[in-house]
Amino acid sequence: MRQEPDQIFAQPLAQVTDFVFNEDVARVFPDMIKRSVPGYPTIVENIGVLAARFAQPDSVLYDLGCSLGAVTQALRRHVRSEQCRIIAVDNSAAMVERCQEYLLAQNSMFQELLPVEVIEADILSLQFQPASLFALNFTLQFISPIQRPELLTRIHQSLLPGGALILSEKLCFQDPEEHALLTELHLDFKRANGYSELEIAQKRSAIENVMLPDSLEQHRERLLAAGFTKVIPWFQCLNFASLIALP
Ligand SMILES: C[S@@+](CC[C@H](N)C(=O)[O-])C[C@H]1O[C@@H](n2cnc3c(N)ncnc32)[C@H](O)[C@@H]1O
Ligand SMILES: O=C(O)C(=O)C[C@]1(C(=O)O)C=C[C@@H](O)C=C1
Repeated sequence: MRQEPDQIFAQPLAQVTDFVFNEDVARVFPDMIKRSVPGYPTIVENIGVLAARFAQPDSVLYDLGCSLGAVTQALRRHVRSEQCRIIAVDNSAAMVERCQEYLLAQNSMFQELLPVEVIEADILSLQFQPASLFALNFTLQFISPIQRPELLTRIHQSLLPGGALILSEKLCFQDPEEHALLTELHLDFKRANGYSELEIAQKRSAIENVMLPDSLEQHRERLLAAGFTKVIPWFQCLNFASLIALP
């Protein structure tokens, strides 16, 4: 697959419209997410490692909001349980099409990989099968806040005993000083990865209405209200974190 650098916000735009996961974004997504999310490669690889502990033989593993299937590929590298299969879901046609191409490329390089079904669907209206693992890797933040509790409740109801939800998100912080510092340090991370002030500012305008982060406390409370019994943060880099939620 040809990987292109993210230059989506590099030129001044007459009007910055809301961010969408369209063909232009799908084309540059590996570069965009690596340069925007501190710790992204570590999170993705270790979701595979964590999943290997929770995956159960003869069960489904869900990658919800799979984009190009980075998590799905990590699951296939690490999960060794017999008869598992992965269902990767995204509602962006451009992402799903490219995800399938990436997985075909992975198929051609390795043997005995877990089978994957890639579905173009809205995770808010998809019926879940009983599953030993759900991954929401930077997806929940794009779901409207009022719809988040019901989605998490449905995920909890579909989780097999001994399974887990792995939830990665950008965070906001209740303490204003902590929030300001980690936000500034995230901008420094973007600058260090070659994004200009214009790119940073235009991207911020594009995502501010469509990506609404919660605090760690909000995540914990909502997950417990959805029926999860334990919420265990396993990774944080600046204002990005990943949690394990146990049923
Ligand atoms: C930041 S990306 C996720 C990155 C990906 N999980 C990874 O690890 O590389 C968010 C993805 O969620 C998808 N998405 C957002 N809302 C969705 C919904 N309601 N149903 C399905 N997919 C959704 C978007 O199309 C996008 O591809
Ligand atoms: O917070 C930001 O500035 C981001 O760019 C974050 C983020 C994300 O967390 O998903 C937003 C959109 C892109 O998918 C890549 C990264």
